[in-house]
Amino acid sequence: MTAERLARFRATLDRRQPDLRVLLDGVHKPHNVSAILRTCDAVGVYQAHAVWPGDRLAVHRQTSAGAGQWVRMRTHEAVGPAVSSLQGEGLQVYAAHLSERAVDFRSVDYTRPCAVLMGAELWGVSQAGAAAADAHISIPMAGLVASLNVSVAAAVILFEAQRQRAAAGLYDTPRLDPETYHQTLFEWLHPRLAEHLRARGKPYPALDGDGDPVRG
Ligand SMILES: C[S@@+](CC[C@H](N)C(=O)[O-])C[C@H]1O[C@@H](n2cnc3c(N)ncnc32)[C@H](O)[C@@H]1O
Repeated sequence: MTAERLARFRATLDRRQPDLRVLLDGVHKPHNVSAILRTCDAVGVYQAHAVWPGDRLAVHRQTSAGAGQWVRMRTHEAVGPAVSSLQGEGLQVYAAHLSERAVDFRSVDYTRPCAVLMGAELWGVSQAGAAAADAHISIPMAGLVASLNVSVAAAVILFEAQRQRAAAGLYDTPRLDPETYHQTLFEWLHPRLAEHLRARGKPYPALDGDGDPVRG
């Protein structure tokens, strides 16, 4: 284990934002999902969500530069229950949706616990997603093309969230609870051992100062 690798993992986890999420409403192209996860990693999103019934969501390795590994992804069968579950955790859900009720994306407060709902490439945010969201936000468009690529729109919005959160000091102290922090650090440092222990229902041991598991 190199000290540098451990320090980088710790510095990353120190800035993860458990209450800034992304919810993908039927976004299905692997290169878009991957590009969004890469932005999530850069902004410090700890967990992303995707409405994706059935199979595992495909992530495009080259576009994500491995970000799929560092951002937790939870899939949901339908958008309604996904939005309700986020709201149940106390998050505001902002749908990136060019509707009549949409407000400028810079006018909402991303320092509150919140999730940004992104719509599918062809048909946008679903009716159920739009109805369930707490607010609609839009990025002003002054050209001839009606909308941005979904991964570009996600990046624009998430970096506004990052700007507001940095100004509010939300990156200055670790925000993950200690158990989640330890579990994630353990999985990043020792992915195979973590998988082995999970499969046997065993807890992860403590880590020593070098990031090595403490033998019990
Ligand atoms: C290519 S757009 C979908 C366009 C689709 N034809 C529609 O009517 O919504 C894919 C997603 O990117 C996001 N998006 C793209 N441009 C946006 C903008 N200017 N403001 C807010 N969200 C945008 C939205 O979440 C949208 O559902």
